[in-house]
Amino acid sequence: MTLALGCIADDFTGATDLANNLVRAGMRVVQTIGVPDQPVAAEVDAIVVALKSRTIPAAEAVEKSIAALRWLQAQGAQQIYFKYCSTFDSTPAGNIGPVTEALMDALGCDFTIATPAFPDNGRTVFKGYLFAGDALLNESGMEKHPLTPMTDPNLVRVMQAQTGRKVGLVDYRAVAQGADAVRARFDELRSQGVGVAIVDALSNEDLLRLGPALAGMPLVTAGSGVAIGLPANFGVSPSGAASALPSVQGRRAVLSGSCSLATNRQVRAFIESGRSALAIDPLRIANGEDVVTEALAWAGSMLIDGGPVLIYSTADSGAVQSIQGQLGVEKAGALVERTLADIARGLVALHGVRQLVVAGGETSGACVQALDIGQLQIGPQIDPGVPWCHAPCEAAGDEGLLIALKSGNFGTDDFFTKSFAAVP
Ligand SMILES: Nc1ncnc2c1ncn2[C@@H]1O[C@H](COP(=O)(O)OP(=O)(O)OP(=O)(O)O)[C@@H](O)[C@H]1O
Ligand SMILES: O=C(O)[C@@H](O)C(=O)CO
Repeated sequence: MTLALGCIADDFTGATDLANNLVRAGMRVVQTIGVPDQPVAAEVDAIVVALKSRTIPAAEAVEKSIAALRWLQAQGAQQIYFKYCSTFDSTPAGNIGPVTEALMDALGCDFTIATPAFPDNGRTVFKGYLFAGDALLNESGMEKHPLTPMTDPNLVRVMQAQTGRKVGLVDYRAVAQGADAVRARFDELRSQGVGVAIVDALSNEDLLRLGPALAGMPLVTAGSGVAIGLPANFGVSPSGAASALPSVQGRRAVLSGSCSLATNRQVRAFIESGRSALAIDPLRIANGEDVVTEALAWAGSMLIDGGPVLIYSTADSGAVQSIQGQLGVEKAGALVERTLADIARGLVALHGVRQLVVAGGETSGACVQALDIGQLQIGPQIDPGVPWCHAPCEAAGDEGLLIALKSGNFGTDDFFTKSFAAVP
């Protein structure tokens, strides 16, 4: 197998987001859950190793990322892509800086880029400043993120606080002039001792112009946007065939543990459409009540018509803060994740669910692990950043499972119904 791209993603939904952009640009892609202990059997152009390393201690994130790198190198990867969030989720302790630096050291590489730009989802970088939609990052709500509050929109400063390498900027003027101008700017920055260049990008056209300048660079670090410009470097062009998935028939369900604004709107829209939905109360879980058995009994009766049904812990920020105040942030998160993960397993193993949407990065991680899914084949996009995937899954029997992992802030308001209309 000739593996063009070996990718390391710092969370599970972010990994499918990256894989989705590569598939749309024509690559055949497999996403693995963690570092596999054997080679991927399928003939693919890219492998995305999904880690849960965004908010763990930096030393652990480095260790896991290096393990992923070594495995990808053993598969023959020609270029390494470190994928992080399009809102650059990190703290001065990491993990974007420390992981980037460790990968550079391990690859013997003295220069790389960093850009979270993802214009399809409103993330743009201008003069090194990151915007989410019309707002600067630090005015977008991300400044209140419980784990990685982003209070500075200037990515040169943010990255410089996380790395010993000198950080510089390739600004929009160089990007607008095309790959030769970008390469010239890379050379200029290198001669000034810069090791990491933040790159501006305002549109997909910018990312497509940037792509050729990255050919041969051992390490690229970015959100998922930069991926649209890389497949052409390997002679790959867009084709519907890359996103073909096996068809799987069965019942349909949505599990939502994300409390983002977008997911709150999506839950409301699903309920308002008159479909069946069940709310999970974290305090009842904490009181030791058997919420999993109750939810599965409810789903058993509601799924008679095939679904989709929705089971959710999604709540607005006031309600979440109140729960967290009573249980503690970590305990509340862990209890809810475990409960939704056990429900995911029951829905598939007991109730014949074969088309499953999961909302939230941490929630997706817990559900995928409970379903003992080791790898995902990436299919067609539902909304930017969210594709349908096919997973071999023992609990689902021979045909496996169709699953979509939705990042908290992605998707239109009707995502939970429109996903099933878009099943491949
Ligand atoms: N009602 C609730 N009260 C307190 N915590 C909750 C509640 N519902 C969910 N949680 C927890 O909140 C966290 C949500 O994180 P998750 O990563 O799943 O969603 P997200 O942050 O919106 O998604 P993403 O990381 O993709 O942006 C999980 O740990 C989940 O268990
Ligand atoms: O880049 C993004 O915004 C997403 O893929 C993600 O990583 C959300 O957690």
